[in-house]
Amino acid sequence: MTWLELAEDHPFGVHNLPLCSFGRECAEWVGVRIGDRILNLAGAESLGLVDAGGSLDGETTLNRFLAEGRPTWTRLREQLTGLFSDSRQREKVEPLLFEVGEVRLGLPFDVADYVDFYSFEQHARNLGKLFRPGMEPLLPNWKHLPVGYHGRAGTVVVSGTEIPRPWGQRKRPDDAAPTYGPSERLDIEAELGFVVGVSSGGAVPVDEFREYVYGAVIVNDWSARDLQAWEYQPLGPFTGKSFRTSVSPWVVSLDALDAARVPGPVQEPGVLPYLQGRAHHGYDIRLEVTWNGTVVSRPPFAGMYWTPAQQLAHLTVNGAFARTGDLYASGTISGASPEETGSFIERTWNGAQPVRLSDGSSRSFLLDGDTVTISATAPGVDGAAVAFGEVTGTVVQEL
Ligand SMILES: O=C(O)/C=C/C(=O)CC(=O)CC(=O)O
Ligand SMILES: [Ca+2]
Ligand SMILES: [Mg+2]
Repeated sequence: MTWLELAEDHPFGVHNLPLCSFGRECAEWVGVRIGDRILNLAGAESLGLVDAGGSLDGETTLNRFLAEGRPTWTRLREQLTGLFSDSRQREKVEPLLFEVGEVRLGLPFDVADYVDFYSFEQHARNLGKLFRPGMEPLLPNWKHLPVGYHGRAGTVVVSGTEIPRPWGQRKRPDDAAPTYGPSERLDIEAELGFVVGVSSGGAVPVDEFREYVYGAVIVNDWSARDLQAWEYQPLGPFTGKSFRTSVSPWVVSLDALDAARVPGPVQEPGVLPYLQGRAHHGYDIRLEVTWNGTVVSRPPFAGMYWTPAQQLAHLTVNGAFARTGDLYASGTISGASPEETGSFIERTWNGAQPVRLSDGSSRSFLLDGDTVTISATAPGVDGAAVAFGEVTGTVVQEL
C-alpha cells in the first residue's frame, strides 16, 4: 500500500522503482519513478530522506550510485519502499515529486563500454540464412560461447533522440563496385541491455552476476544492413551499427525482476565450467515493437539461449575488467514466428514479405520520418507487471 493513490497493479508501483536521470530547465538530477511521477533522489539524499552513501546527492547520472554495490542498492530500495508506504512521510516527499510528462529524461548513466551479444538461437539462425545463404546458419562456435563484439559506447543515446540515417559504403548485388551513400536498408534490433554497477578486477563468475549487475534497460541497436553486409567480414559489425544505439531512460533493477526469473535453457552440448552456475537463469520479459503506431512484433526474451550471467562471465573470462556503466546487450530477441522477430530483416524476410502498417502503407526497411518504439514488461509480484517503459526513435535524413 502507498499514500500515492496508485492502482495496486500499477506497472510503476512500489515493486518496480526504476532509476533515471531527469531535468527541468537547466537543472538535472537522478531520480526514481513511482507511478507517473519521479522522486528527485539527489534532493531526497541531501535532505536526509534516503542514504546511499552520498552517491545521489548532487549527481546527474547514476554512475556513482551504481558503483556503490549491492548493500547500498538494497538499502535504497528498502528506504524508498518505506517512504512511499508510510503516509507520515508524505509531507516531506511530495515537494520532491515531478510529473513524468513535465521533465526531460536523460541518458541514465555514462556508458563506459558497450558490448553486444548474438545470443538468441532463432535470430542467429535467421541471420545466418540471410547473410550466408547456402551455408550452415549456426557457426561451429555458437553453442560453445556467447558470440559478441565491442560496440561504440559514445553513440549510445537516450530514447527520443533522433536517428540520422547513416551514410557509408555499400555494394548493391548488381553493382561491380561499392558506392558511398545513405543506407538503403536501415533496420532495428530489439534487445535488452544489462548495466554493470560494480567494477571487477577481472573475471566475474556466473554466480557473482548479482553482485556486479544493477539492472536492465531496453536497447534498440539500429543496424544498416547494407553497410553491415559489405564491411563485416572478417572482423564483425562496425559502421553499420556504430552510428547510434538507443536505450530506454529507466534502469529496472534485478530486484524488481526477481518474480520474472525463469530457468535457463538446457544447453546441449554442455558448456565449459566457467559458463556454469546457479545464476544461469533467464527472465520472462516481453517486448513489443511498434512501427509508426502499428504493433509489428512481440519478441520474447525468455527464450534467450545464453543468459546474462553467462554473458558477463564470458566477456570478462580473459581477465578484461568490467566497469561501472558498462552496458552489454543481449542480442536481438527473435522468437519462432515472424510476429516475434526483433529485426525487420527477419520480420519481412529481407523485404520479400513487407509488413502492412495501419495507415495502409507497407514497409521492408525504415524510411526517413519513421518512428520505432520498443516497450517491455515482465511479470511482477501478485500479478502486477513490471514496466520498462519504452525506447523510441525517429529516423531523420542526414543533411
Ligand atoms: O550473422 C551475422 O553475420 C550477423 C550478425 C548481426 O547482425 C549481429 C547481430 O544481429 C547481433 C544481435 O543479435 O543483436
Ligand atoms: Ca545487436
Ligand atoms: Mg547499434
